[in-house]
Amino acid sequence: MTILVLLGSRNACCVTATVILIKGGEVVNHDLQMKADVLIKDGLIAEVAPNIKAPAGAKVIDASGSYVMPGGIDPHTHLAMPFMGQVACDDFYSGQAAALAGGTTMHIDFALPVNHNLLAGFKEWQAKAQLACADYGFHMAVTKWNSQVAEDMGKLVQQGINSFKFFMAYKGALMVNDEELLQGFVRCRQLGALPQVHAENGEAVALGQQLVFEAGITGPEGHALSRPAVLEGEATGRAIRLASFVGVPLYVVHVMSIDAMEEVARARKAGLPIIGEPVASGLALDESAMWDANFTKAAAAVMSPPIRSKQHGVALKKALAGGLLQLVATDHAVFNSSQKAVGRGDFRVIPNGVNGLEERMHVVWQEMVVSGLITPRDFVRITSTAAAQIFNVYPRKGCIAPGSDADVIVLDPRVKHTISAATHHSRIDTNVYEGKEIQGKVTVTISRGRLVWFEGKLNVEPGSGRFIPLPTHGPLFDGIDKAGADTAARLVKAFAAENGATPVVREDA
Ligand SMILES: C[C@@H](CNC(N)=O)C(=O)O
Ligand SMILES: [Zn+2]
Ligand SMILES: [Zn+2]
Ligand SMILES: [Zn+2]
Repeated sequence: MTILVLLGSRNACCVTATVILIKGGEVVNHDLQMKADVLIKDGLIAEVAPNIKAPAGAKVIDASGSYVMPGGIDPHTHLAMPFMGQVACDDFYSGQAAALAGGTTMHIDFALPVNHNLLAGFKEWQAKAQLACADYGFHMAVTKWNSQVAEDMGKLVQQGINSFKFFMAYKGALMVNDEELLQGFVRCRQLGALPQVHAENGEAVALGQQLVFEAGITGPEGHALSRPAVLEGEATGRAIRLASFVGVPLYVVHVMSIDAMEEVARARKAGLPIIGEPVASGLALDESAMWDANFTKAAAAVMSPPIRSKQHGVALKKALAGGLLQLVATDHAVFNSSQKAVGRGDFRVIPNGVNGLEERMHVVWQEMVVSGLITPRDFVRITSTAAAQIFNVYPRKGCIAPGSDADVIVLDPRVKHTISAATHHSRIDTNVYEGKEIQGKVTVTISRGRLVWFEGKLNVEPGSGRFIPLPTHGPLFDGIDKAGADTAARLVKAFAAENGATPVVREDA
Protein backbone atom coordinates (compact mmCIF):
# COMPACT_ATOMS: atom_id res chain seq x y z
CA MET A 1 0.00 0.00 0.00
CA THR A 2 1.12 3.55 -0.58
CA ILE A 3 1.77 5.51 2.55
CA LEU A 4 1.42 9.28 2.22
CA VAL A 5 4.51 10.51 3.99
CA LEU A 6 4.52 14.25 4.66
CA LEU A 7 8.22 14.94 4.31
CA GLY A 8 8.09 18.19 6.20
CA SER A 9 6.59 21.50 5.05
CA ARG A 10 8.81 22.00 1.99
CA ASN A 11 7.79 18.77 0.39
CA ALA A 12 4.31 18.09 1.63
CA CYS A 13 3.43 17.08 -1.90
CA CYS A 14 5.99 14.25 -1.95
CA VAL A 15 4.54 10.78 -1.68
CA THR A 16 6.84 7.90 -0.81
CA ALA A 17 5.43 4.62 -2.06
CA THR A 18 6.71 1.61 -0.11
CA VAL A 19 5.66 -0.75 -2.90
CA ILE A 20 6.80 0.06 -6.42
CA LEU A 21 6.38 -2.12 -9.50
CA ILE A 22 8.54 -1.31 -12.53
CA LYS A 23 6.84 -2.94 -15.48
CA GLY A 24 7.85 -3.89 -19.01
CA GLY A 25 11.52 -2.83 -18.95
CA GLU A 26 14.76 -4.51 -20.02
CA VAL A 27 16.38 -5.41 -16.70
CA VAL A 28 20.18 -5.17 -17.06
CA ASN A 29 22.69 -6.55 -14.59
CA HIS A 30 26.42 -6.79 -15.25
CA ASP A 31 25.97 -10.42 -16.31
CA LEU A 32 22.42 -10.72 -17.64
CA GLN A 33 19.90 -8.68 -19.60
CA MET A 34 16.28 -9.79 -19.71
CA LYS A 35 12.75 -8.49 -20.18
CA ALA A 36 11.27 -8.53 -16.69
CA ASP A 37 9.32 -6.60 -14.08
CA VAL A 38 10.88 -5.46 -10.81
CA LEU A 39 8.89 -5.44 -7.58
CA ILE A 40 10.22 -3.23 -4.78
CA LYS A 41 9.02 -3.50 -1.19
CA ASP A 42 10.24 -1.56 1.86
CA GLY A 43 13.51 -0.48 0.32
CA LEU A 44 14.56 -3.86 -1.10
CA ILE A 45 14.15 -5.68 -4.39
CA ALA A 46 11.39 -8.21 -3.71
CA GLU A 47 11.05 -9.94 -7.07
CA VAL A 48 12.48 -9.84 -10.62
CA ALA A 49 10.33 -11.77 -13.09
CA PRO A 50 8.14 -11.33 -16.17
CA ASN A 51 4.49 -10.33 -15.72
CA ILE A 52 4.42 -9.56 -11.99
CA LYS A 53 0.90 -8.67 -10.84
CA ALA A 54 0.78 -5.24 -9.15
CA PRO A 55 -0.07 -5.57 -5.45
CA ALA A 56 -2.95 -3.33 -4.34
CA GLY A 57 -1.77 0.23 -3.79
CA ALA A 58 1.59 -0.25 -5.50
CA LYS A 59 3.08 2.63 -7.45
CA VAL A 60 3.39 1.24 -11.00
CA ILE A 61 6.06 2.65 -13.30
CA ASP A 62 5.86 1.84 -17.01
CA ALA A 63 9.42 1.15 -18.21
CA SER A 64 8.57 -0.27 -21.61
CA GLY A 65 11.27 0.67 -24.14
CA SER A 66 13.67 1.55 -21.34
CA TYR A 67 16.52 -0.14 -19.47
CA VAL A 68 16.11 -0.91 -15.77
CA MET A 69 19.56 -0.93 -14.17
CA PRO A 70 21.30 -0.80 -10.78
CA GLY A 71 21.78 2.76 -9.56
CA GLY A 72 25.23 4.13 -10.33
CA ILE A 73 27.96 3.98 -7.69
CA ASP A 74 30.57 6.76 -7.92
CA PRO A 75 33.66 5.63 -5.98
CA HIS A 76 35.49 8.96 -6.10
CA THR A 77 33.94 12.25 -4.87
CA HIS A 78 34.89 15.27 -2.74
CA LEU A 79 31.80 16.97 -1.31
CA ALA A 80 32.35 20.08 0.83
CA MET A 81 36.09 19.50 0.58
CA PRO A 82 38.36 22.24 1.91
CA PHE A 83 41.13 22.51 -0.70
CA MET A 84 43.57 25.17 -1.93
CA GLY A 85 41.96 27.80 0.30
CA GLN A 86 38.39 27.16 -0.84
CA VAL A 87 35.60 24.75 0.14
CA ALA A 88 33.99 22.76 -2.69
CA CYS A 89 30.58 24.34 -3.29
CA ASP A 90 28.58 21.08 -3.37
CA ASP A 91 27.81 19.75 0.09
CA PHE A 92 26.36 16.31 0.92
CA TYR A 93 22.84 17.52 0.10
CA SER A 94 23.38 19.37 -3.15
CA GLY A 95 26.00 16.92 -4.44
CA GLN A 96 23.90 13.87 -3.67
CA ALA A 97 20.71 15.46 -5.06
CA ALA A 98 22.62 16.08 -8.29
CA ALA A 99 23.85 12.49 -8.24
CA LEU A 100 20.32 11.10 -7.84
CA ALA A 101 19.03 13.30 -10.67
CA GLY A 102 21.73 11.73 -12.85
CA GLY A 103 21.10 8.12 -11.82
CA THR A 104 23.86 7.65 -9.24
CA THR A 105 22.44 6.27 -5.98
CA MET A 106 25.63 5.82 -3.97
CA HIS A 107 29.04 7.44 -3.82
CA ILE A 108 32.21 6.99 -1.77
CA ASP A 109 33.62 10.29 -0.56
CA PHE A 110 37.17 11.04 0.59
CA ALA A 111 37.44 11.98 4.24
CA LEU A 112 40.60 14.05 4.72
CA PRO A 113 42.58 14.11 7.99
CA VAL A 114 42.33 17.24 10.12
CA ASN A 115 45.91 18.30 10.92
CA HIS A 116 46.94 14.80 9.76
CA ASN A 117 44.63 13.26 12.39
CA LEU A 118 42.52 10.52 10.77
CA LEU A 119 39.89 10.13 13.50
CA ALA A 120 39.32 13.89 13.59
CA GLY A 121 38.97 13.83 9.81
CA PHE A 122 36.48 10.96 9.87
CA LYS A 123 34.44 12.84 12.49
CA GLU A 124 34.51 15.97 10.35
CA TRP A 125 33.18 14.14 7.31
CA GLN A 126 30.53 12.35 9.34
CA ALA A 127 29.34 15.80 10.38
CA LYS A 128 29.32 17.00 6.77
CA ALA A 129 27.26 13.93 5.86
CA GLN A 130 24.43 14.93 8.23
CA LEU A 131 23.01 16.72 5.17
CA ALA A 132 23.02 13.54 3.08
CA CYS A 133 19.95 12.45 1.09
CA ALA A 134 21.43 9.30 -0.47
CA ASP A 135 23.66 6.35 0.46
CA TYR A 136 27.37 7.01 0.84
CA GLY A 137 30.59 5.46 2.09
CA PHE A 138 34.01 6.90 2.96
CA HIS A 139 37.62 6.36 1.98
CA MET A 140 40.19 7.91 4.33
CA ALA A 141 43.19 9.86 3.11
CA VAL A 142 46.56 9.50 4.84
CA THR A 143 48.72 12.62 4.55
CA LYS A 144 51.50 11.86 7.04
CA TRP A 145 53.00 8.80 8.73
CA ASN A 146 53.41 8.10 12.45
CA SER A 147 52.34 5.44 14.92
CA GLN A 148 49.11 7.29 15.66
CA VAL A 149 48.13 7.14 11.98
CA ALA A 150 48.87 3.41 11.94
CA GLU A 151 46.76 2.90 15.04
CA ASP A 152 43.88 5.03 13.72
CA MET A 153 43.80 3.13 10.43
CA GLY A 154 43.17 0.03 12.52
CA LYS A 155 40.29 1.75 14.30
CA LEU A 156 38.76 3.05 11.08
CA VAL A 157 38.54 -0.37 9.44
CA GLN A 158 36.34 -1.31 12.40
CA GLN A 159 34.10 1.64 11.56
CA GLY A 160 33.34 0.83 7.94
CA ILE A 161 36.34 2.19 6.05
CA ASN A 162 38.18 -0.35 3.88
CA SER A 163 40.39 1.86 1.71
CA PHE A 164 43.05 4.46 2.39
CA LYS A 165 44.30 7.04 -0.12
CA PHE A 166 47.81 8.36 -0.50
CA PHE A 167 48.41 11.52 -2.54
CA MET A 168 51.76 11.41 -4.36
CA ALA A 169 51.24 15.01 -5.49
CA TYR A 170 50.16 18.35 -3.92
CA LYS A 171 53.55 19.00 -2.34
CA GLY A 172 53.30 20.80 0.99
CA ALA A 173 49.61 19.97 1.27
CA LEU A 174 48.35 16.39 0.91
CA MET A 175 51.48 14.74 -0.53
CA VAL A 176 53.29 11.80 1.10
CA ASN A 177 56.83 10.65 0.26
CA ASP A 178 57.87 7.11 -0.63
CA GLU A 179 58.72 6.24 2.97
CA GLU A 180 55.22 7.20 4.11
CA LEU A 181 53.68 5.48 1.10
CA LEU A 182 55.50 2.23 1.93
CA GLN A 183 54.50 2.38 5.59
CA GLY A 184 50.92 2.96 4.53
CA PHE A 185 51.00 0.02 2.14
CA VAL A 186 52.39 -2.31 4.83
CA ARG A 187 49.65 -1.19 7.20
CA CYS A 188 46.99 -1.74 4.53
CA ARG A 189 48.30 -5.25 4.05
CA GLN A 190 48.05 -5.90 7.77
CA LEU A 191 44.47 -4.64 7.83
CA GLY A 192 43.31 -6.14 4.54
CA ALA A 193 42.45 -2.60 3.42
CA LEU A 194 42.80 -1.39 -0.17
CA PRO A 195 45.40 1.34 -0.75
CA GLN A 196 44.59 4.00 -3.34
CA VAL A 197 46.93 6.54 -4.91
CA HIS A 198 46.68 9.87 -6.64
CA ALA A 199 49.66 9.14 -8.89
CA GLU A 200 51.66 12.13 -10.06
CA ASN A 201 55.26 12.87 -9.19
CA GLY A 202 54.63 15.79 -6.82
CA GLU A 203 58.24 17.02 -6.79
CA ALA A 204 58.34 17.18 -10.60
CA VAL A 205 54.92 18.87 -10.68
CA ALA A 206 56.22 21.56 -8.31
CA LEU A 207 59.22 22.14 -10.56
CA GLY A 208 57.04 22.09 -13.67
CA GLN A 209 54.70 24.69 -12.19
CA GLN A 210 57.59 26.97 -11.30
CA LEU A 211 59.26 26.66 -14.73
CA VAL A 212 56.03 27.20 -16.70
CA PHE A 213 54.97 30.15 -14.55
CA GLU A 214 58.43 31.77 -14.78
CA ALA A 215 58.26 31.33 -18.55
CA GLY A 216 55.32 33.73 -18.40
CA ILE A 217 52.50 31.20 -18.92
CA THR A 218 50.15 32.07 -16.07
CA GLY A 219 46.72 31.02 -17.44
CA PRO A 220 44.90 27.66 -17.00
CA GLU A 221 46.82 26.25 -19.98
CA GLY A 222 49.87 26.44 -17.69
CA HIS A 223 48.22 23.82 -15.48
CA ALA A 224 48.18 21.30 -18.33
CA LEU A 225 51.72 22.18 -19.45
CA SER A 226 53.21 21.94 -15.95
CA ARG A 227 52.17 18.35 -15.19
CA PRO A 228 52.47 16.29 -18.38
CA ALA A 229 51.38 12.65 -18.65
CA VAL A 230 54.93 11.41 -18.13
CA LEU A 231 54.71 12.54 -14.47
CA GLU A 232 51.48 10.57 -14.03
CA GLY A 233 53.02 7.54 -15.68
CA GLU A 234 56.14 7.69 -13.51
CA ALA A 235 54.18 7.84 -10.26
CA THR A 236 51.72 5.18 -11.37
CA GLY A 237 54.54 2.79 -12.23
CA ARG A 238 56.36 3.58 -8.99
CA ALA A 239 53.27 3.08 -6.84
CA ILE A 240 52.48 -0.23 -8.58
CA ARG A 241 56.02 -1.51 -8.04
CA LEU A 242 56.07 -0.47 -4.40
CA ALA A 243 52.68 -2.11 -3.86
CA SER A 244 53.91 -5.35 -5.42
CA PHE A 245 57.09 -5.13 -3.28
CA VAL A 246 54.95 -4.91 -0.14
CA GLY A 247 52.34 -7.36 -1.42
CA VAL A 248 49.16 -5.32 -1.51
CA PRO A 249 46.59 -4.70 -4.24
CA LEU A 250 46.50 -1.11 -5.50
CA TYR A 251 43.67 1.10 -6.78
CA VAL A 252 44.92 3.94 -9.00
CA VAL A 253 42.37 6.78 -8.95
CA HIS A 254 41.65 9.11 -11.89
CA VAL A 255 43.78 7.41 -14.54
CA MET A 256 43.97 10.30 -17.01
CA SER A 257 46.61 9.22 -19.53
CA ILE A 258 47.98 6.51 -21.80
CA ASP A 259 51.15 6.61 -19.67
CA ALA A 260 49.30 5.65 -16.50
CA MET A 261 46.90 3.24 -18.21
CA GLU A 262 49.80 1.31 -19.71
CA GLU A 263 51.41 0.92 -16.29
CA VAL A 264 48.14 -0.54 -14.99
CA ALA A 265 47.80 -2.79 -18.05
CA ARG A 266 51.37 -4.06 -17.75
CA ALA A 267 50.86 -4.83 -14.06
CA ARG A 268 47.63 -6.71 -14.72
CA LYS A 269 49.31 -8.69 -17.48
CA ALA A 270 51.91 -9.68 -14.88
CA GLY A 271 49.09 -10.93 -12.66
CA LEU A 272 49.17 -8.09 -10.12
CA PRO A 273 45.88 -7.03 -8.42
CA ILE A 274 45.92 -3.47 -9.77
CA ILE A 275 42.73 -1.49 -10.41
CA GLY A 276 42.62 1.49 -12.75
CA GLU A 277 39.84 4.08 -12.39
CA PRO A 278 39.35 6.56 -15.23
CA VAL A 279 36.93 9.42 -14.63
CA ALA A 280 34.18 10.76 -16.89
CA SER A 281 36.08 13.97 -17.70
CA GLY A 282 39.16 12.02 -18.84
CA LEU A 283 37.01 9.92 -21.19
CA ALA A 284 34.86 12.63 -22.72
CA LEU A 285 36.82 15.88 -22.68
CA ASP A 286 40.20 17.05 -23.90
CA GLU A 287 42.76 19.62 -22.75
CA SER A 288 41.72 22.27 -25.33
CA ALA A 289 39.21 23.60 -22.76
CA MET A 290 42.15 24.96 -20.75
CA TRP A 291 43.20 27.02 -23.78
CA ASP A 292 39.75 28.65 -24.02
CA ALA A 293 39.99 32.45 -24.36
CA ASN A 294 37.38 32.74 -21.61
CA PHE A 295 39.15 32.33 -18.22
CA THR A 296 36.04 31.01 -16.46
CA LYS A 297 35.63 28.21 -19.01
CA ALA A 298 39.34 27.40 -19.03
CA ALA A 299 39.64 27.35 -15.23
CA ALA A 300 36.51 25.19 -14.89
CA ALA A 301 38.44 22.36 -16.61
CA VAL A 302 41.40 22.53 -14.23
CA MET A 303 41.73 19.26 -12.33
CA SER A 304 44.69 17.00 -11.50
CA PRO A 305 46.03 15.01 -13.16
CA PRO A 306 45.04 17.31 -16.03
CA ILE A 307 42.53 16.34 -18.70
CA ARG A 308 44.80 15.29 -21.57
CA SER A 309 44.70 15.61 -25.37
CA LYS A 310 42.13 13.69 -27.43
CA GLN A 311 44.19 10.57 -28.11
CA HIS A 312 44.50 9.90 -24.38
CA GLY A 313 40.71 9.92 -23.99
CA VAL A 314 40.29 7.57 -26.95
CA ALA A 315 42.86 5.17 -25.49
CA LEU A 316 41.22 5.29 -22.03
CA LYS A 317 37.83 4.41 -23.53
CA LYS A 318 39.30 1.45 -25.40
CA ALA A 319 41.17 0.30 -22.29
CA LEU A 320 37.92 0.51 -20.33
CA ALA A 321 36.02 -1.41 -23.04
CA GLY A 322 38.76 -4.05 -23.13
CA GLY A 323 38.92 -4.49 -19.35
CA LEU A 324 42.40 -2.97 -18.84
CA LEU A 325 40.64 -0.32 -16.73
CA GLN A 326 37.83 -1.50 -14.49
CA LEU A 327 35.32 1.20 -13.50
CA VAL A 328 34.51 4.90 -14.00
CA ALA A 329 34.29 7.61 -11.34
CA THR A 330 34.01 11.39 -11.47
CA ASP A 331 36.37 12.93 -8.88
CA HIS A 332 33.54 15.47 -8.39
CA ALA A 333 35.19 18.44 -6.65
CA VAL A 334 33.37 21.61 -7.62
CA PHE A 335 34.60 25.17 -7.22
CA ASN A 336 32.41 27.83 -8.83
CA SER A 337 33.66 30.59 -11.12
CA SER A 338 34.35 33.06 -8.32
CA GLN A 339 36.28 30.42 -6.37
CA LYS A 340 38.29 29.46 -9.47
CA ALA A 341 38.91 33.19 -10.12
CA VAL A 342 41.45 33.32 -7.28
CA GLY A 343 43.77 31.77 -9.87
CA ARG A 344 43.45 34.59 -12.40
CA GLY A 345 47.06 35.34 -13.37
CA ASP A 346 48.43 32.30 -11.54
CA PHE A 347 47.22 28.85 -12.64
CA ARG A 348 49.04 27.34 -9.63
CA VAL A 349 46.34 28.52 -7.24
CA ILE A 350 43.23 27.67 -9.27
CA PRO A 351 41.32 25.21 -7.02
CA ASN A 352 41.60 21.84 -8.74
CA GLY A 353 38.43 19.95 -9.55
CA VAL A 354 35.56 19.47 -12.01
CA ASN A 355 31.90 18.41 -11.80
CA GLY A 356 30.59 14.97 -12.76
CA LEU A 357 28.27 13.44 -10.14
CA GLU A 358 25.12 14.22 -12.14
CA GLU A 359 26.66 13.76 -15.59
CA ARG A 360 28.67 10.53 -15.21
CA MET A 361 25.94 8.01 -16.13
CA HIS A 362 24.88 10.04 -19.18
CA VAL A 363 28.44 10.79 -20.32
CA VAL A 364 29.54 7.14 -19.98
CA TRP A 365 26.34 5.96 -21.71
CA GLN A 366 27.05 8.32 -24.61
CA GLU A 367 30.79 7.74 -24.87
CA MET A 368 30.75 3.98 -24.33
CA VAL A 369 27.33 2.48 -25.22
CA VAL A 370 25.90 4.83 -27.84
CA SER A 371 29.33 4.81 -29.48
CA GLY A 372 29.11 1.01 -29.71
CA LEU A 373 32.20 0.31 -27.58
CA ILE A 374 30.36 -1.66 -24.85
CA THR A 375 27.01 -3.27 -24.10
CA PRO A 376 24.46 -2.12 -21.49
CA ARG A 377 25.71 -4.98 -19.28
CA ASP A 378 29.25 -3.64 -19.44
CA PHE A 379 27.83 -0.20 -18.66
CA VAL A 380 26.28 -1.57 -15.46
CA ARG A 381 29.57 -3.22 -14.53
CA ILE A 382 31.75 -0.12 -14.93
CA THR A 383 29.29 2.36 -13.41
CA SER A 384 27.98 0.29 -10.52
CA THR A 385 28.82 -3.41 -10.04
CA ALA A 386 32.62 -3.18 -10.13
CA ALA A 387 32.63 -0.48 -7.43
CA ALA A 388 30.26 -2.56 -5.29
CA GLN A 389 32.51 -5.61 -5.65
CA ILE A 390 35.82 -3.79 -5.10
CA PHE A 391 34.50 -2.05 -1.98
CA ASN A 392 32.80 -5.19 -0.79
CA VAL A 393 29.13 -4.25 -0.71
CA TYR A 394 28.02 -6.52 -3.58
CA PRO A 395 25.33 -7.88 -4.01
CA ARG A 396 23.65 -5.55 -1.54
CA LYS A 397 24.65 -2.84 -4.00
CA GLY A 398 25.40 -2.99 -7.72
CA CYS A 399 22.76 -5.44 -8.88
CA ILE A 400 19.02 -5.93 -9.30
CA ALA A 401 18.20 -9.16 -7.48
CA PRO A 402 15.82 -10.15 -4.67
CA GLY A 403 17.27 -8.97 -1.35
CA SER A 404 19.47 -6.28 -2.87
CA ASP A 405 18.90 -2.65 -1.89
CA ALA A 406 16.29 -1.08 -4.17
CA ASP A 407 18.70 1.33 -5.83
CA VAL A 408 17.30 1.28 -9.36
CA ILE A 409 17.31 3.57 -12.38
CA VAL A 410 15.23 3.62 -15.56
CA LEU A 411 17.18 4.86 -18.57
CA ASP A 412 15.21 5.66 -21.73
CA PRO A 413 17.56 5.32 -24.71
CA ARG A 414 15.15 7.23 -26.94
CA VAL A 415 15.32 10.53 -25.09
CA LYS A 416 17.88 13.11 -26.31
CA HIS A 417 19.02 15.92 -24.03
CA THR A 418 21.83 18.45 -23.65
CA ILE A 419 23.95 18.93 -20.55
CA SER A 420 24.00 22.48 -19.18
CA ALA A 421 24.70 24.39 -15.98
CA ALA A 422 21.33 26.04 -16.62
CA THR A 423 19.53 22.79 -15.85
CA HIS A 424 21.87 20.81 -13.62
CA HIS A 425 21.32 20.38 -9.86
CA SER A 426 24.85 20.98 -8.59
CA ARG A 427 25.57 24.32 -6.95
CA ILE A 428 28.46 25.03 -9.32
CA ASP A 429 27.73 27.74 -11.91
CA THR A 430 29.74 26.12 -14.71
CA ASN A 431 29.60 22.64 -16.27
CA VAL A 432 32.60 21.10 -17.99
CA TYR A 433 30.17 19.14 -20.23
CA GLU A 434 28.22 22.30 -21.21
CA GLY A 435 26.38 21.71 -24.48
CA LYS A 436 27.20 17.99 -24.71
CA GLU A 437 24.33 16.13 -26.40
CA ILE A 438 23.33 12.81 -24.89
CA GLN A 439 21.19 10.11 -26.52
CA GLY A 440 19.56 8.45 -23.53
CA LYS A 441 18.11 9.82 -20.28
CA VAL A 442 17.71 8.63 -16.72
CA THR A 443 13.96 9.20 -16.26
CA VAL A 444 13.53 7.49 -12.87
CA THR A 445 15.85 7.07 -9.89
CA ILE A 446 14.85 4.95 -6.92
CA SER A 447 17.06 5.10 -3.84
CA ARG A 448 16.40 2.43 -1.17
CA GLY A 449 12.85 2.10 -2.53
CA ARG A 450 12.21 5.87 -2.45
CA LEU A 451 11.09 7.45 -5.73
CA VAL A 452 13.62 10.31 -5.57
CA TRP A 453 13.80 11.36 -9.23
CA PHE A 454 10.58 11.11 -11.24
CA GLU A 455 8.99 13.13 -14.04
CA GLY A 456 11.90 15.56 -13.96
CA LYS A 457 11.50 16.34 -10.27
CA LEU A 458 13.70 15.56 -7.26
CA ASN A 459 11.99 14.32 -4.14
CA VAL A 460 14.69 14.34 -1.50
CA GLU A 461 15.25 15.79 1.93
CA PRO A 462 18.57 16.62 3.62
CA GLY A 463 19.23 14.20 6.46
CA SER A 464 17.52 11.24 4.76
CA GLY A 465 20.85 9.75 3.60
CA ARG A 466 22.57 6.68 5.02
CA PHE A 467 26.19 5.74 5.77
CA ILE A 468 27.11 2.39 4.19
CA PRO A 469 29.95 0.69 6.12
CA LEU A 470 32.50 -0.84 3.71
CA PRO A 471 33.82 -4.14 5.14
CA THR A 472 37.44 -5.16 4.53
CA HIS A 473 38.51 -8.47 2.99
CA GLY A 474 36.64 -8.12 -0.24
CA PRO A 475 37.40 -10.44 -3.19
CA LEU A 476 40.86 -8.83 -3.59
CA PHE A 477 42.10 -9.72 -0.13
CA ASP A 478 41.99 -13.52 -0.10
CA GLY A 479 44.60 -15.08 2.09
CA ILE A 480 46.23 -11.92 3.38
CA ASP A 481 47.52 -12.48 6.88
CA LYS A 482 45.88 -9.87 9.09
CA ALA A 483 48.92 -9.57 11.31
CA GLY A 484 50.97 -8.63 8.29
CA ALA A 485 53.90 -10.33 9.96
CA ASP A 486 54.25 -12.33 6.78
CA THR A 487 55.41 -9.29 4.80
CA ALA A 488 59.08 -9.90 5.55
CA ALA A 489 58.82 -13.67 5.11
CA ARG A 490 56.95 -13.20 1.87
CA LEU A 491 59.59 -10.79 0.58
CA VAL A 492 62.42 -13.19 1.32
CA LYS A 493 60.51 -16.09 -0.21
CA ALA A 494 59.45 -14.11 -3.26
CA PHE A 495 62.86 -12.62 -3.96
CA ALA A 496 65.04 -15.55 -3.01
CA ALA A 497 63.25 -18.16 -5.08
CA GLU A 498 66.37 -19.54 -6.80
CA ASN A 499 68.78 -19.64 -3.86
CA GLY A 500 66.39 -20.67 -1.09
CA ALA A 501 65.14 -18.44 1.69
CA THR A 502 67.10 -19.71 4.67
CA PRO A 503 70.02 -17.58 5.94
CA VAL A 504 73.45 -18.80 4.76
CA VAL A 505 75.88 -19.86 7.50
CA ARG A 506 79.45 -18.72 6.58
CA GLU A 507 82.59 -20.01 8.18
CA ASP A 508 84.31 -16.66 7.72
CA ALA A 509 81.36 -14.54 8.92
C1 LIG B 1 42.04 17.08 -4.76
C2 LIG B 1 41.20 16.06 -5.46
C3 LIG B 1 40.22 16.69 -6.44
N1 LIG B 1 40.80 17.58 -7.40
C4 LIG B 1 41.36 17.18 -8.56
N2 LIG B 1 41.43 15.93 -8.90
O1 LIG B 1 41.83 18.02 -9.31
C5 LIG B 1 42.01 15.01 -6.15
O2 LIG B 1 43.17 15.25 -6.54
O3 LIG B 1 41.49 13.94 -6.35
ZN1 LIG C 1 7.25 17.03 -3.99
ZN1 LIG D 1 43.50 13.16 -6.97
ZN1 LIG E 1 39.86 13.04 -6.00
